[in-house]
Amino acid sequence: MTTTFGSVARHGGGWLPVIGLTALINSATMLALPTVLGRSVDAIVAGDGYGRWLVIASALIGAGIVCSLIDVFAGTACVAGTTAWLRHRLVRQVVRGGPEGSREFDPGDLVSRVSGNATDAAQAGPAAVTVVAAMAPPIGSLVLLAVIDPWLAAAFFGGVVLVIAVLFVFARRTAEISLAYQETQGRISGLLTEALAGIRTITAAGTTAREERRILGLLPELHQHGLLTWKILARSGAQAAVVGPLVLVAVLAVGGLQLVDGRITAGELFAAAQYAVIGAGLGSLTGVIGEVARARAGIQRAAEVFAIETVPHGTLALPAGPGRLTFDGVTVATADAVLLENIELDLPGGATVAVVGPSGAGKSVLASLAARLRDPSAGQVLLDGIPLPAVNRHALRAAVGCAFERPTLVGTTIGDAISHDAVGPVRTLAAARATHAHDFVSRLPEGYFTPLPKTPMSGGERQRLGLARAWPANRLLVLDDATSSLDTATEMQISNTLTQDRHHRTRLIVTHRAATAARADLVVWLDRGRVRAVGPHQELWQDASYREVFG
Ligand SMILES: Nc1ncnc2c1ncn2[C@@H]1O[C@H](COP(=O)(O)OP(=O)(O)OP(=O)(O)O)[C@@H](O)[C@H]1O
Repeated sequence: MTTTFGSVARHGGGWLPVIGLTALINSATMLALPTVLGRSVDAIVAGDGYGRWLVIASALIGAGIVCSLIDVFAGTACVAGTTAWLRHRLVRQVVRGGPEGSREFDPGDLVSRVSGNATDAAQAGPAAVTVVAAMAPPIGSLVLLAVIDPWLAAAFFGGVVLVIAVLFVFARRTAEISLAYQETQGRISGLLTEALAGIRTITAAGTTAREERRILGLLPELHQHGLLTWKILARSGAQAAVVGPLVLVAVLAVGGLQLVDGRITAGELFAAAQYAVIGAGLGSLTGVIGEVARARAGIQRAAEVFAIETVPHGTLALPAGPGRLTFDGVTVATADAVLLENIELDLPGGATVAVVGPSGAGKSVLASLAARLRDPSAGQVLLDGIPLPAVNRHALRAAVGCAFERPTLVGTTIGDAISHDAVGPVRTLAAARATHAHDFVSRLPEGYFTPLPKTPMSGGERQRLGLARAWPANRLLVLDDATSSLDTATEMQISNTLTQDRHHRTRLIVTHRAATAARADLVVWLDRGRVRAVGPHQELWQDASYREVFG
């Protein structure tokens, strides 16, 4: 579904008719009131009973107040519901886009789109309904003035056209500035998120002041956008404020002449003046038009997120197999570079395969293909003969586990961070033991129930949890430098566990350590995006260039 102003506005669903109805009733009472008050004036002048007109006027005023209250409630509920709906969809789109989908976005900017901008976007429905409903009183005034006297309607019409022109220009300019404002806000969030992620480096480098200037350097730009918004608002407000009294004066002047000529009564002149005021009141719509503009900007920024392509998954289950991993003519290219070129590999199931090569050779890219964290630009990656995109998501994630050099731990507790929906506590505990995570977790006061934010961890401890999370995979383990921060003894123990893996899974291990490569059954030596050689470590070691890879 494409995300447009209409589709977001319509999502207001059940509340929109309520908002529209209350706005219309409000308009109707606003239109009826001058006539009723005019009749009261005529009744008073004629000495007739004016009591019933006053009762009707009171009822109209009461109905207007009730409608306004309902409108406020319905508007709030509608915006809250639409915001929640938008945020659900935005978060789902970002998460389902995988690591590649959101690469173009700055994380902080994405957060500002999902948080603040979604609320702006959610105003679309109520704001649009309010603007449309607000057209009813001036149109009604025009018709009722024409009923009283066509000349009154003509005087009124000229003024209202001017007010509408002012509002139109205001709406266009405000839409542009709202978008620029939201974009600058997003960039500030992006810079702040970046700084928080690198706060250790910034503090260590003593560049805190420079960082502060870098983040806050965008504030003047934000200030300019804000200032421009207020200037346009003030200018349009002033123009509307000038036109408003002119409409009133024009209608009163024409009405006065018509009264003198006896074409209208005093009550009708009174009503005409009230209608002129209602028409001129169009100028006060700037607030809600500003909301429409902000909603449009928020929707445009949401639509960019909805354009992220989600990673499609097939429907196949994996047939029984040893975990044979095949790269068939795989190339990965970005707009500027070829990261992997025509990779042909057929890795036997159950083997430990080390991937080595100099920095930037493409080892992590190869690992991410094996774990299906990205898809190749050409060729395919197969597990036991099935292309990874054809496998259903559940089967893929049960079969393939991936651990990284700097794992991100998510969840409330340590236990959450390493558990999976499909894996019970017994297997999770076994994984924690196998990866030596259990050693340090059991020393924590609350063990696996320790809240993550309260658990300061070393790089090695974090890596052990990352390994534990990946461990239960039943066919292929991809470890991308995932043991680089472990002390030598622990690395050796985990390496031995991996080598003697009793589940006989295929293990693809990206490493910079010669000892890890030496323990593997097979080594894939990558260089500048190509496979330079495949073979046992001892054989490759004869080549001086291979030895150089390990310094
Ligand atoms: N999504 C991407 N877009 C553009 N370039 C990328 C992307 N992912 C990786 N690269 C580039 O591809 C090259 C290989 O990166 P990769 O992380 O696979 O290297 P590596 O062999 O794992 O290096 P290291 O040992 O330093 O971790 C690098 O030049 C990297 O900048």
